[in-house]
Amino acid sequence: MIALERLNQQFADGKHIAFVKIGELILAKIDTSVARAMVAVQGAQVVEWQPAHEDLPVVWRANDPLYETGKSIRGGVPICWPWFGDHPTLTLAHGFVRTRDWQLMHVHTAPDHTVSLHWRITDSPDTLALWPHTFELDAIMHIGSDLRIQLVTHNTGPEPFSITQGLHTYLKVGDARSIVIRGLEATYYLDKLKGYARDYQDDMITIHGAVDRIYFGTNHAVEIEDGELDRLIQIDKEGSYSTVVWNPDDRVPSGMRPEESKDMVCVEAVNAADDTVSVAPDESRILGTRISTRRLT
Ligand SMILES: O=P(O)(O)OC[C@H]1O[C@H](O)[C@H](O)[C@@H](O)[C@@H]1O
Repeated sequence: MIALERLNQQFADGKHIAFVKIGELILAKIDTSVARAMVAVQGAQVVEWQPAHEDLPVVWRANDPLYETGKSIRGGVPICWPWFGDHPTLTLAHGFVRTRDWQLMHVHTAPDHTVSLHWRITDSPDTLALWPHTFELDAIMHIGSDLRIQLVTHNTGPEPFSITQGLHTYLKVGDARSIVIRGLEATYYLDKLKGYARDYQDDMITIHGAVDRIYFGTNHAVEIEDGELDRLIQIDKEGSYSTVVWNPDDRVPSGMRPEESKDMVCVEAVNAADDTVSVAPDESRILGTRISTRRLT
């Protein structure tokens, strides 16, 4: 309880920002005239985001997720770092920062009511045992009528290091099988479901079963056209030359029921596979995403 009281004393404003405990985890609860959101201290993970101009959430999360210490919450925007996907030897997918507590450095409310949260995690004996580099990793998120997240990697050590990483954005759609994903056509991808076979995407993406792909040469915006909810979700990216599209269909991972894959899709700003990022000593590198929506009609 001490951590919860301390966060409330330091950052809650009695109106729009409060800290609550759900299950084993502490979350920041943001409720302003422009958006509602929940962000877990563990992983600095946005778990919910709904701008005021939308009737339904834009960020998807499982209906009844587990809020457990050391386990990533199913949904939201898990931060995958310093590797994206499986590790060659450790059974620790998507790195180690999504299951560790981050420190909240600063909270700011702008005149337009956008709330900015600045989170930080640094190396510890525990992380050095998994990945032998010192670092400072900042997540800066702006929660308003759009959602912007920047992940800033700073190399505090004497040697360069390489990372892969991802802002693993789960998005809510009316029906995954009726959406159209634009912006990734005419690119090559690796198909994880076919042993990472390389293939070419000639047209817009539609979903007819499980999809798990990494698209390369894609640093531009991607759009999800969702006729059922009459909305378009735009995903802008910064510092990301690869994009993951994932819908597990009935091959759902832990924390998700098969029927729950029907109204979600992940379109993720990542640096994955060959799209690695080298960070020289004292250098900083940014991975960013911006999620915004508008009506289709
Ligand atoms: O179950 P998780 O470790 O959270 O990973 C969930 C999913 O993340 C990404 O989208 C990967 O491309 C998928 O292969 C993976 O299944």
